[in-house]
Amino acid sequence: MIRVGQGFDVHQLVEGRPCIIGGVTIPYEKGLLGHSDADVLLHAISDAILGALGLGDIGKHFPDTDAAFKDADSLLLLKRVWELAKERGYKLGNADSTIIAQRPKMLPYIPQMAEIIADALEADVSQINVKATTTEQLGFAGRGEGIAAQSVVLLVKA
Ligand SMILES: Nc1ccn([C@@H]2O[C@H](COP(=O)(O)O)[C@@H](O)[C@H]2O)c(=O)n1
Ligand SMILES: C[C@@]1(CO)OP(=O)(O)OP(=O)(O)OC[C@H]1O
Repeated sequence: MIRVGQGFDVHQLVEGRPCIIGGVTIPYEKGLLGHSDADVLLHAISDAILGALGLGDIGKHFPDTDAAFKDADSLLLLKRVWELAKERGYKLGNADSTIIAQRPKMLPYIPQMAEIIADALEADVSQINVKATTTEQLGFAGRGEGIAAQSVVLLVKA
């Protein structure tokens, strides 16, 4: 059995917050605002896995009204989502994601992101692909007001 899921997330860029994307803290003058650490890429991947499982989204599992998730490490949330997949007998086929950001430059950090994501999903790094694109200065991402991420995940049950 195979199941596919997709995820999409957006967080606002503000001063005074760390810029954590794909589990990597990227040196930048602004960071992402959220109830948790606002790791937009890990949220998109979490939502893609939950979508493939037919289990809703991360807001349902980890409500932003719950103080337990204030400043939560999104890597821990992703690992909890992955437990739900494992409990149902799934392994990762592959995960492909795109970060949509005018700045900062993601390319230097992508290998580290892929290692972190592969570790969380108990997969080989070859099963994880992370890309980045600007929006050619168009829209909220292009104006540097926020960063988006989208992800597609394939789950496989033997
Ligand atoms: N925040 C970003 C955006 C893009 N990249 C890399 O640059 C390439 C060109 O981007 P375009 O939007 O002009 O197509 C893109 O393919 C990425 O490799 C990046 O590192 N960080
Ligand atoms: C992750 C959660 C939970 O702390 O909060 P945020 O960091 O605000 O992220 P969002 O992508 O809006 O969705 C899910 C939330 O419930």
